[in-house]
Amino acid sequence: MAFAKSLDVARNVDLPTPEPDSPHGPRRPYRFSTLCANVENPDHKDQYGASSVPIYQTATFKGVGGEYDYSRSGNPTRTYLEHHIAKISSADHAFAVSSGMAALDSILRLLRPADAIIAGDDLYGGTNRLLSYLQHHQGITVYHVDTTDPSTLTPHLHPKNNIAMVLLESPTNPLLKIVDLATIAKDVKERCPDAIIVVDNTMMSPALQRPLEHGADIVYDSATKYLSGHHDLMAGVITCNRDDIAKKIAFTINATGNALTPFDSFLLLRGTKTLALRLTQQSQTASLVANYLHSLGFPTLYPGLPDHPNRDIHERISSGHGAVLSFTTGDKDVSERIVAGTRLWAVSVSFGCVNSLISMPCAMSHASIPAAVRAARGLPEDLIRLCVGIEDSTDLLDDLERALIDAGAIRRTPQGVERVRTTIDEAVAKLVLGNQISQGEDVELQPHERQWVVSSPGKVILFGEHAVVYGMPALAASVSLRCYAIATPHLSSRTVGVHFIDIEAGDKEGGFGYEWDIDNLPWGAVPVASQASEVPLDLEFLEEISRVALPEASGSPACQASLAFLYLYMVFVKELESTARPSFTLSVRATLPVGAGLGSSAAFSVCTATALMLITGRISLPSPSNPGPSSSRQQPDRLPKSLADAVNVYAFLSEKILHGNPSGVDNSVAVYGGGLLYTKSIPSEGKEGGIVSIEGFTSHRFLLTDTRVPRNTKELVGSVGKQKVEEPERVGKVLNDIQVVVEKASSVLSGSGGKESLAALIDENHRLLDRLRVSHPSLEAVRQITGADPYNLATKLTGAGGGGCAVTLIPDGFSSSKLTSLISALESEQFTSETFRAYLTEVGGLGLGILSRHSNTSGLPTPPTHESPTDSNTLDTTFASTSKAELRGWIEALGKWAYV
Ligand SMILES: Nc1ncnc2c1ncn2[C@@H]1O[C@H](COP(=O)(O)OP(=O)(O)O)[C@@H](O)[C@H]1O
Ligand SMILES: C[C@@](O)(CCOP(=O)(O)O)CC(=O)O
Repeated sequence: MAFAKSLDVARNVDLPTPEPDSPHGPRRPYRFSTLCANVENPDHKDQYGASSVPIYQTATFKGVGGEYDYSRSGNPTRTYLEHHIAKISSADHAFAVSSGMAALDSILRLLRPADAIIAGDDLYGGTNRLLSYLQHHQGITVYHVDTTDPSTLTPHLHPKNNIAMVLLESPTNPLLKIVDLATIAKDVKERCPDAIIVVDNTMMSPALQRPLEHGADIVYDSATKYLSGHHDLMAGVITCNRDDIAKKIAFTINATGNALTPFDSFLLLRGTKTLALRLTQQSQTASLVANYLHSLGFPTLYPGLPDHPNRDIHERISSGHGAVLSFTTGDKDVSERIVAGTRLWAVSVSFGCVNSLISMPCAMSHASIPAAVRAARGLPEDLIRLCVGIEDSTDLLDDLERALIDAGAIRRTPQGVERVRTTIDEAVAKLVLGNQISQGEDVELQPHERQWVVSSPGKVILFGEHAVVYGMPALAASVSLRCYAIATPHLSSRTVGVHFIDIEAGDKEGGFGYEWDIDNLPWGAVPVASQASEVPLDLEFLEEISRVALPEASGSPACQASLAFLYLYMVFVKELESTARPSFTLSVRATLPVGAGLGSSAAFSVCTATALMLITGRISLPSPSNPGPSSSRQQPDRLPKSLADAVNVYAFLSEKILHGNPSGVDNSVAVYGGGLLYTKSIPSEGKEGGIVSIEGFTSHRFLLTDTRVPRNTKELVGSVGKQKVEEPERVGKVLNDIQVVVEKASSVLSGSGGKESLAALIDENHRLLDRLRVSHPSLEAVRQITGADPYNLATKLTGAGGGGCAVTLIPDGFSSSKLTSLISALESEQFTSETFRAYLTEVGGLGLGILSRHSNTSGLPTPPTHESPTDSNTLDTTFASTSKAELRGWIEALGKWAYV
């Protein structure tokens, strides 16, 4: 009756000491291998005392109200297994399901729409695929970060981000990167206490790592691997200590019907009995193999090697180094020959089996990813993964050595064997242990595989807004406030997305993010390409995008900007094969106030058009200038006029989407920078336009006051158009008078005579705009404050009016103390819940800019190292989290910029 006796006392966590205690002192708790070998369950007795748990191969159970009724909901063989898994995992609850992915699926069903999840950037491909699905179909946001650095999670751990789950894996596969599960769990619990920490423990199994002991809330394993150990079944297990979570998971498993079958439960239970034995042997041999390869000089990734990155962390959270290792040879052909040359090591996917396996991730599991992208992700082409089994270690080493010799990777010498060093330096450069490939200078990336960083200035119209729409000249200059964008390629998904960080979606803070399946966009409606210097806007196509891609389009700023983005993207890539259409996310930020009359839409349009044209290869950077003597190194590289002209055509098209009937002055300033006299061409009226550069602006100081009163350029331009139709004479006269003001100001500023004072012209221009009914009480308030004693300054609205910004000329000699007091007077005024905000801006600065050399490399930034669409790499994450005040400094310091 020993069996029944131990049943009485067995607990979930440990197989307890049999009673009574030995008279010589209490027994110590059983060790792991003992726990594995003994399958007990206090709550279930076998009627015949069977030593091996029977397979209850039945779908139904007779009777009503019994413990079991239907095997989907519960089956005795599975109950035994679950109890056993809980015991060896130090868990209160365990569940067995049909595969590792089924386990993750059951866990992810804890999420609700609008929740967010943080995951690693080097996850198992199947995990990525499922997360990507949730992102596109269930409204879940996924942030991918480099989990090997716990600080990369911090910017996301903010209550406003709705972080509901953090998904970790350590070591990663096949690069064996170590993640500090304990530190991350602690950080997450401090900052987002409700977030659930989930760990995929497949690489280690409970034999070597029990993450519930390090702060994880849920752990899952693909039991197909070490837990079963024989590659004869598929299964997944989930363990946790929290009753609330266990209840929900039990519900999901029953509701979805993915519980493990009785027969597979039996096989898995049988496999787990030898788990400790197998892993001990497998890890020992893995260590021998890793040391053998390492000693020959092959760059080798194995947490047990002394120089493995974060080895100390791994040793803190686990009790062994595992049985998977990877190494490179420096030559893909050599690696292929090695893999083909082994006999004992079978070429196969998966791991954890009693038999040893060998594979080349780049030729097998990751073959679908372009070579250059794989390299940039730190997956060297010549990487070989070894999954060590239980065979005799001498046989395994012998087989490997023979394959290495036959492949030409090593040769025999009188002393033994030595590595054939062909391209060792290259190999070392390619593989940075545990990290990414060194910034990939030898990797020729295609434009759509690169990360592009661009920027463009806002503008201030000094004279001539609104009139410029009807073919009169306007005087405008760039301002130092800018829009910035980063286009980050997706490595394996078929989506394109936007992340507008500084504009809000409805009342949801934290920006607007959206992704579209490339294949679901309305490709049939894309208009035929236009070669004209001004591309017409196809309203039907615009409507079709809106209908298909933004069905809930509210006309919000974010929806409008998304429309402009998609319109340009589709026009640019329509001609490409559908699989060649680039997949990426465009993240946008602005130090410019949006919708305040300083041309944020134009700066956005220029950034978007430039990024898209770079990605699609429509424009390219000129070859970098030679560093040359140190003085010339300080100068930014210049972008050619042909590039600027090409961008301006499509920036204007985007402006038409955002703006309705733009004159083109805003996007021209945002492209060319400086100060200019701009005239729109109106072919139907035979009016030829043009852009003349004016330097005079730069010597003046201007104060911009944002009244924070929201307004809409499209509506304001439309309202002037309406007045012009209804009252052609009155409006025609005002527009002509504006033209006269502009001409006078132009001759003053270009130094070609003109006696008028700029201040008087500013006042005059404002009065004329007021007659077009585009002023606003908030703008009149700015005029009143700036025009009163002791300031006596001239101010006019700038841009479309109706709120937004006013511009004040600050004459030479205006004291800084007066300026300070003026700014504080303005900033204590308010029309909305927000007070006015004043910016003393430099005008006439640089136009469109493209980051041409990253400071870490001689080339452009490399693409991210992750697979998923909205995943951000470090650059993207910092871009999103840097404060507005620091954004300009941070982004300009990224490397060398080229400007128009
Ligand atoms: N940083 C940005 N991110 C996304 N969209 C932007 C950004 N800046 C401007 N936009 C787009 O431009 C519109 C503002 O255009 P508009 O009303 O003309 O204002 P502005 O006078 O600043 O150009 C926004 O509603 C949005 O659609
Ligand atoms: C009113 C107008 O002259 C300028 C509009 O500038 P903003 O969108 O308000 O920055 C219209 C235009 O030129 O397109």
